[in-house]
Amino acid sequence: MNHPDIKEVLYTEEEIKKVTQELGAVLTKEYEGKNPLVIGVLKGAIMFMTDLSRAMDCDLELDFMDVTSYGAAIESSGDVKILKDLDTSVEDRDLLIVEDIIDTGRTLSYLIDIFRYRKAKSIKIVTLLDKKERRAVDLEADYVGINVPNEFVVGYGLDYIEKYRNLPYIGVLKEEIYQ
Ligand SMILES: O=P(O)(O)OC[C@H]1O[C@H](OP(=O)(O)OP(=O)(O)O)[C@H](O)[C@@H]1O
Ligand code: HPA
Ligand SMILES: [Mg+2]
Repeated sequence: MNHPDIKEVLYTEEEIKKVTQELGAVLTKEYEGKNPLVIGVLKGAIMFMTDLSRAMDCDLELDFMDVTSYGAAIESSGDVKILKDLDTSVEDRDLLIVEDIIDTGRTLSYLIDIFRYRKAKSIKIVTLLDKKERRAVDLEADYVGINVPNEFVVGYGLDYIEKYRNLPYIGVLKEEIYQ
């Protein structure tokens, strides 16, 4: 049974799994022998990060950064804040940033500036979902799982006011929930 607040399921658990395995295979080839630092952007990326890293058959290290720009809104404020920084130095490391979704692009553009300043060797982005229509800054992911339509989606890590992250599928929320 789908959650009663969900209007429509866009991607099932099986579809997400397939896309993740495909990305994992590509990234295994890309990062073989490089011991990348795989950086999950909390909290949205948690589900994708744990599944994607297990689909990467090469040595790697995991770290997390917690940033937020949305608060309780469905629109990015553009004011990105670091709530938790990395434990690891990025200097001279190959970085793979893992995101659940790119929307305006502001969160990642902020992170990339920080990692460049901290002298990372290389920086690449993998995102499960890309909502290209909403881009407000010039930012492209290196690896995209699924291009999503311009709708507010939840599930598989994605929330609305911290809810729905645990849904195993990705769906569109009924308008009456956030209006
Ligand atoms: O491209 P943008 O417009 O910056 O939006 C994308 C970001 O917004 C969401 O995170 P959020 O800040 O809501 O925090 P969360 O990951 O804890 O849900 C999402 O997980 C991305 O990190
Ligand atoms: O569509 C979305 N859903 C949940 N969180 C988000 N953060 C940016 N876009 C979204
Ligand atoms: Mg996030």
